[in-house]
Amino acid sequence: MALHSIRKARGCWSFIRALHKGSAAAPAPQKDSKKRIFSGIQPTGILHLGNYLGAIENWVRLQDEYDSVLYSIVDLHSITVPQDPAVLRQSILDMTAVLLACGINPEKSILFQQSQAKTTKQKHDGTGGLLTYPVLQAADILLYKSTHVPVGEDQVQHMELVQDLAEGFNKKYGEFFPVPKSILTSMKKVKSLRDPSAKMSKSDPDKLATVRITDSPEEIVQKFRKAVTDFTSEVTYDPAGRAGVSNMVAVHAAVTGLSVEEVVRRSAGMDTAHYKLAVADAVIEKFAPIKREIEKLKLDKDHLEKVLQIGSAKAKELAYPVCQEVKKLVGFL
Ligand SMILES: Nc1ncnc2c1ncn2[C@@H]1O[C@H](COP(=O)(O)OC(=O)[C@@H](N)Cc2c[nH]c3ccccc23)[C@@H](O)[C@H]1O
Repeated sequence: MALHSIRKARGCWSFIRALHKGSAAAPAPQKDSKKRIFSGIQPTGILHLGNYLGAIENWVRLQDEYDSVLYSIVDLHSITVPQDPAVLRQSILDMTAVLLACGINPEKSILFQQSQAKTTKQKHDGTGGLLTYPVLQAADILLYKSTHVPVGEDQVQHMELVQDLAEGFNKKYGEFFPVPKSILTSMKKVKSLRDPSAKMSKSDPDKLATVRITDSPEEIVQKFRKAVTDFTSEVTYDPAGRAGVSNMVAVHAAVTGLSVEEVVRRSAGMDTAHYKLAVADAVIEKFAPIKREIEKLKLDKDHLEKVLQIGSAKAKELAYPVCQEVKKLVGFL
């Protein structure tokens, strides 16, 4: 493996990053108190580069921009396929550790386990809905009268259903639910490293397609080295014509905090074989502190359980009055 070119690239990209970030502290953002952010992630499988760049990094940023923010580990959604109970239980705690290590801060957002924040009564009211994945997702979002939902592109169809359901309810019972909007980023669809026409996915049978947050540096280098590109050796950004290389450029820009143009400009003269190593190195560097934090957090199971308990209690408290108001509007109360 070209360790030495990795080191060289690491020095170069660290320098670029330092230049880009500057040293002055950013002013504290003004929070928007009328809006409510909600999003969710399944606990099964290991968080990958697509989840991280398409959603989680955005979740972390939004904690500072909004007053009311909820993030749910959607265990109810994960049982649409068979799950071993002991493995599922562990996956929920592992995902908690991963989200905290990525920067989700329980002081700024409510991090909770979906199944623990649904009240017993609600389960009876929603029997039909709970059986249908997109309807359950709509219930998640509307239960908190959420206004904005940060997600990747694959969730947009589900969001359209949520919007239809909110509008339908409002038409029948009067303006009640805000019609929630998706928040997408430029990384809304991180592509598979083996098939740049497909999204990177937890369940891809080709292990080289998906870069997981817990992969070793050697695994990350191997995956980028084997990434499907094309026969042109130059590094350019042309998502329609050169999907593979462009996906790497976009990932590179996202993990270094540079613009796509700047990444391309700085890669002039590098062929794609070497460029793959530079991107791998930037990803390794981005994930390294998160990986260390995950390992630390996983040792403290009590802390992880407590975070979820506190979060679930807070989420329940927000859901209860909405649920009561819906019942009144519908005529149950
Ligand atoms: N290759 C990719 N590129 C960019 N973004 C991606 C990529 N792969 C995944 N994502 C995003 O990661 C988040 C979590 O994915 P899940 O599959 O667990 O996400 C899911 O399975 C949801 N149905 C969970 C859910 C349940 N209830 C909700 C309410 C609001 C929002 C989300 C939910 C998502 O934002 C997803 O879009």
